[in-house]
Amino acid sequence: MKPDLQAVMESVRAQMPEKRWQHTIGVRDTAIRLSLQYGADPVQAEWAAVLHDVAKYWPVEKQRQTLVDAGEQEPWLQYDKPLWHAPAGAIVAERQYSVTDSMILDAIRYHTSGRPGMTLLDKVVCLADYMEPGRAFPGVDRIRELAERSLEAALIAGFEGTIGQLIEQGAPIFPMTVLARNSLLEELDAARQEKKEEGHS
Ligand SMILES: Nc1ncnc2c1ncn2[C@@H]1O[C@H](COP(=O)(O)OP(=O)(O)O)[C@@H](O)[C@H]1O
Repeated sequence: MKPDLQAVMESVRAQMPEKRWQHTIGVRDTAIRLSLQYGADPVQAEWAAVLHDVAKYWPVEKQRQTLVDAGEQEPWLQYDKPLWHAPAGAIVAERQYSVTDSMILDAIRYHTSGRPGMTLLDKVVCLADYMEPGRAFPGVDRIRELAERSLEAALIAGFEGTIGQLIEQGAPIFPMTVLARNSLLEELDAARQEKKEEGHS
């Protein structure tokens, strides 16, 4: 049966404090706006945004068990706990909320870490999570400014902020975020090169 968004929203809201639900609404609105700006599907963006933090306030042991039971291949569990809710959210979106669209499931799965070769939908959801109106960390205004003209440049700034913070804390870095940044740098470079060649032709 096709899942009903209103029912899913009520269920997700019941699993988190009101403040995190307001963050979720901010991510949804921002993801829809970025989708319209950059040509992603706003319906997919809305679904991914509504579900992206569904597992965030689950007990850590439930998050861990969800990943173990699903036979996760990626080594999330070797890294810090704040990363686990993202793949756990994708698993519950599929199993409990009957989301079958792999684009939506991947956007949920990689919304915190990013990944190399991010899809347009991955980028929109991940960036919306960084810059929704409720976010107030140092550097967020620069990310919002960059997002006016480049999803990739804005995400690079977001990942660099996260990586810098982890380095300052002496915390391990889940390497997928580093690979995500490298991959976005390559994309920007290729786009610049293409523009240059167009200019010459
Ligand atoms: N590559 C990474 N390696 C380790 N921890 C990371 C990495 N990327 C993000 N994190 C952790 O995840 C946290 C992100 O949490 P937060 O933004 O609150 O979650 P959400 O993305 O669900 O809103 C960061 O503060 C950091 O502690």
